[in-house]
Amino acid sequence: MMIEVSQPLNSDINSYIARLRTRAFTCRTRIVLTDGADARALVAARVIVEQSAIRPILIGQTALLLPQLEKMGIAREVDIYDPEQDARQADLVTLLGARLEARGKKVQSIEALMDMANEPAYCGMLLVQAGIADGLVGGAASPTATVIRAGLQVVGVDPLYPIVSGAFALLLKEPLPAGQDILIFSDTAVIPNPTAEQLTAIAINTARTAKAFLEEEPALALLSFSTHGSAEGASVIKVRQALQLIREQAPYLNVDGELQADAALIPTIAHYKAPSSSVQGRANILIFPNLDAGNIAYKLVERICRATTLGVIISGLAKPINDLSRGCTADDIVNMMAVTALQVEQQQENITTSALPNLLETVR
Ligand SMILES: CC(C)(COP(=O)(O)OP(=O)(O)OC[C@H]1O[C@@H](n2cnc3c(N)ncnc32)[C@H](O)[C@@H]1OP(=O)(O)O)[C@@H](O)C(=O)NCCC(=O)NCCS
Ligand SMILES: CC(=O)OP(=O)(O)O
Repeated sequence: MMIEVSQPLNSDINSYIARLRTRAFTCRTRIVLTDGADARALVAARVIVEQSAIRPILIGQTALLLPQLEKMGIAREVDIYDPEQDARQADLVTLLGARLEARGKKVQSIEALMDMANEPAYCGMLLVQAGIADGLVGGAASPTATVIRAGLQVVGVDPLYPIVSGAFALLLKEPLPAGQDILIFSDTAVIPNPTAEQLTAIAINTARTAKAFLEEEPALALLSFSTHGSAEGASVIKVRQALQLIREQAPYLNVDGELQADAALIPTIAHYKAPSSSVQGRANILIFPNLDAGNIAYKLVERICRATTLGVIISGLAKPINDLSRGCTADDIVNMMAVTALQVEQQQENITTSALPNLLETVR
């Protein structure tokens, strides 16, 4: 695959990414890249070992990967996990069997189980579940569904936030009129047609997870083709129900809906269309009514506005697991390894201190 050249960034976004990387690059974590043989993963691994304390683990065939790492001069700093060769694979197969059994899943035969454990997404999740890796970045060369399905089966859901969804942060070249230059879009990756209850979970979880990369207080807009009753329809009713549930379950959040995108993002239009809106055209987290809207919208903004993306940032799994678009650049992989390293550090801090997550402080 051709490696895309990263977009030139504006200075605010440049310094934002520099802050994110500076903080993350001191984390002594082990991050597995499931598509280890992908050319972009190799470039990203080189940046990571040259600039950070993060240790990449590449899944792939040793015979293919080792010569390339040697040529790049980074063979000692990068671990290769070759499921067909590694002595630890037998334990991972046993672990997979136990995880599937615990979920009430039957596997036809030991051969089928071994094949499954050899698949890069499953193998990566097993490395994290077994404690051989601290976090995972998948999806550079495989569809999101493959990554999420393996995550659900092996790592499982976060017991406190058990609905899995995926967000992208869009780093804009030009700020919007109210100053937002980072917008979080969700769900862009997981739930095709969320119910009102799932939309509620997507909004609350995204606001929580966004603390890792949003340097201001979340202001959520539940998007629709209607603004405060200007139109009607089943999806509009769903969005209104979600708004009510979010206000009940997370009264601390600044959230409004249903809003059209212009009323969510542009103060003058909000003033005209939704004068009572608590968000007032200053939304920085956009919650989409379904996956079609969320996935199409993020890709349009990324490609037409030449925005840099951070994602897919997954909420709802029990461990720091994230995904990529297959259209990602090597730089995108580096950034997602940084986000994952911060999540690992945060999770470890939470375990030792039981403190509330506030990754906002860690990227400042
Ligand atoms: C995420 C996805 C892969 C799950 O598919 P699946 O494995 O077929 O899921 P199933 O519906 O069979 O559910 C499997 C299990 O996962 C659970 N699950 C599925 N989606 C979940 C979610 N979003 N959050 C939490 N649990 C979920 C189910 O409850 C089920 O649990 P159980 O085994 O205890 O009953 C599927 O929803 C999907 O393909 N989404 C679209 C992804 C995509 O193509 N994105 C494109 C753009 S990035
Ligand atoms: C998140 C997403 O859309 O991934 P991909 O581009 O790989 O389908």
